[in-house]
Amino acid sequence: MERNKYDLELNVAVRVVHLVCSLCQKVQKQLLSTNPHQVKSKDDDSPVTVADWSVQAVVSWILSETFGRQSISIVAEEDVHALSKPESANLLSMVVNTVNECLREAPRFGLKSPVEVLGTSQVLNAIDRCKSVGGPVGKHWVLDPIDGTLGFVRGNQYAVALALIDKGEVVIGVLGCPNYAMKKNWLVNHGQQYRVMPELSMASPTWMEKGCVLYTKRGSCEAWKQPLVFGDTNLVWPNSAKLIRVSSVEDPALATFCEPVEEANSNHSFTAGLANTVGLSKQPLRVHSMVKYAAIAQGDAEIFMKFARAGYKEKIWDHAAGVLLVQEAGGVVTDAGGHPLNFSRGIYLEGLDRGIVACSGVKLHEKLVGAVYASWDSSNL
Ligand SMILES: Nc1ncnc2c1ncn2[C@@H]1O[C@H](COP(=O)(O)O)[C@@H](OP(=O)(O)O)[C@H]1O
Ligand SMILES: [Mg+2]
Repeated sequence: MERNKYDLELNVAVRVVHLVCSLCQKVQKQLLSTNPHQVKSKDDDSPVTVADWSVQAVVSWILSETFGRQSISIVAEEDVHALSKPESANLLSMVVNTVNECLREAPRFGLKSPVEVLGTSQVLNAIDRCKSVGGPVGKHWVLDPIDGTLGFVRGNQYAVALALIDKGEVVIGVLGCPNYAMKKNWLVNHGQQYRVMPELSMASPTWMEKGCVLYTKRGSCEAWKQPLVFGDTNLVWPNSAKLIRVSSVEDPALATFCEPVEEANSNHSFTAGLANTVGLSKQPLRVHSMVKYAAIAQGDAEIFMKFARAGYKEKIWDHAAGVLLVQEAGGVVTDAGGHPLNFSRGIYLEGLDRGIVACSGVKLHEKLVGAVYASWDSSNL
């Protein structure tokens, strides 16, 4: 790959993820302290909040202004259906306010603000513009505005995930993790304590600092981490960027394995069986969202496994950014049959064999994929 290819796209993507992480932090704080009405249910009963739509609108607006509204293709999780209903008028006006408040801050992040405040229809258009279905041809931005919405509404872990797919391959991955503790002891702190963290971190003692953006470019063999910027500070590149790398732990007894919090999203008893077979002795670390990929990419955990129920189709926005980050930081990600994930076939990871296995190194990965072969037939999946 040419050395500077995708540099502009990566630079804008990192900046916009920083910008919307600050939006998310504000909304999460409000949500926890006051306003349960900001949470809606989608048709599949999963929650969606003012932040999901606002992040999508902001990212869509910035990318469209930077790369051209006519030519850009964005695949993203949210649509305007629920937001456009008459009973959602209050929510819609909150989204419009949140978007404008956030875009006013864009220059602090080196991005352009709109000349005039965006009206309701412009905000709805920005959200609605993200209806691309991806595929093997051309470039597609892939956005999960809030991955792990359940974690977000519970005051816990969530992520903003932005990736660029070019000719079916993920070429850029950016993950904003606003509640990721910057010190290695995040594993101890990952639970409900986040509910009180926003208040306590105002004083910002270093052991409590949290929030980062991870980013990488395909083929660079490098992944980077920047801290979130706080208060009225400007984002000044390279913003204390540090190289991150996967863990070198190869002994299963010392490895930490992550999986979804929700049993509905991944079969915990099947992964417990695999863990037992390969000799993982620590308790699984159950964390919401793509923060699991972030933990592996920066060496805080070694394994992520997800085995959804039969018939569930994984979506590209739930994996694209995280998979590239783990790979470029030195790790291995495949489906449970050991095949690479295919991001070229539309919004779903079509052809995915059973589940996803992400590891910090080849040896752990081989053991786990081998264990899936050995135990699949006796499982009920
Ligand atoms: N039945 C199911 N099985 C597997 N994954 C599911 C699921 N229902 C929803 N998901 C996906 O799992 C994501 C959360 O991941 P995790 O469980 O690892 O925290 C959700 O992302 P959103 O929160 O963006 O909707 C959603 O895309
Ligand atoms: Mg998601």
